[in-house]
Amino acid sequence: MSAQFPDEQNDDGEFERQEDAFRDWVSSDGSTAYPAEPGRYHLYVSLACPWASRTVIVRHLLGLEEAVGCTVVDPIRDERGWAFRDGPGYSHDPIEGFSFLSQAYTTTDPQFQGRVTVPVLWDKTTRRIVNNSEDDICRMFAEAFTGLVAPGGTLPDLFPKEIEDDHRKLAEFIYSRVNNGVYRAGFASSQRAYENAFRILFAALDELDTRLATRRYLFGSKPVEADWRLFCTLVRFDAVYFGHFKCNLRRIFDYAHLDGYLRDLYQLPGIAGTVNLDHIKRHYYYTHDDINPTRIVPLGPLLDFTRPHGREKLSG
Ligand SMILES: N[C@@H](CCC(=O)N[C@@H](CS)C(=O)NCC(=O)O)C(=O)O
Repeated sequence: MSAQFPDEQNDDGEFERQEDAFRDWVSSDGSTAYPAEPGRYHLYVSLACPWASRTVIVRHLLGLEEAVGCTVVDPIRDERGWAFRDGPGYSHDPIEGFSFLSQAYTTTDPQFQGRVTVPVLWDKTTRRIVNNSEDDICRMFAEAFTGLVAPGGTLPDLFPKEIEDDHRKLAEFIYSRVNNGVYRAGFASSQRAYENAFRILFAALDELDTRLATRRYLFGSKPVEADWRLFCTLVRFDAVYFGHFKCNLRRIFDYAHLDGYLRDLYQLPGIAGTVNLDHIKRHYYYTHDDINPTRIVPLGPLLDFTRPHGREKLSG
């Protein structure tokens, strides 16, 4: 039996995600080769992808839509990898005219051998990938790019200094057990690896549900980066991870607090526009043909993220 990404499986059938290949840094103080300049950098993303979606959300929250362009790939990925085509919610590449995202990787490094992933932060000036780690890109947007925003409203503080350590720990917990946890269940190639990932995932969701019983967001009254990290998995959960990745102990809909929390975040200004359930469902069910060989995309479930969430009363 073959695994979805055979090079990223260990002998116990566990999915071990590859490291991000490009980790250069954009700065606003001249300390790196990539200065923050409006219009210079471009994001290549898939709206199906939870990692890429986080960069799209952070770009929106920090008001960077004018300063940093963005192109969405076709959600259907075949053996040639992510492709630029015109379709509903995705388009050809207006920057370099690439047909495939792999061209951005080989233009940057002709020897690149790894798996081509989104998101990519592309530098139009040097014509290379600066960074393909969503954590780094979100951090750079918050640290180096904020000077590029037109003066006006106040920007959210997504990485508050006063909770730095606890925030980092919780973000790591969410990454390993929830964001990557669903992949560890879905891409497991042994029963034992699947069951182990499944248990860790649902124990983490139970813990987060309890945490959110008394606080509106993970750290109180305002969402921070970790909330958006969690959101990107929760919003895909009932439509994809529950069935396709066999994460089916409970739906998010069944949780007393995570359910309203998900809707609360979804209903914040501009967020619904970053969520494309058509791209999400078609990508996972069609692209992972080791898991879903018929490539049939389910029609359900019915999801309504616009229902009242009732969490305003939890102020902190
Ligand atoms: N950079 C992310 C991973 C990004 C990633 O894996 N993106 C997926 C989409 S969700 C991708 O591009 N996969 C390429 C493929 O499916 O071949 C991380 O380190 O966790």
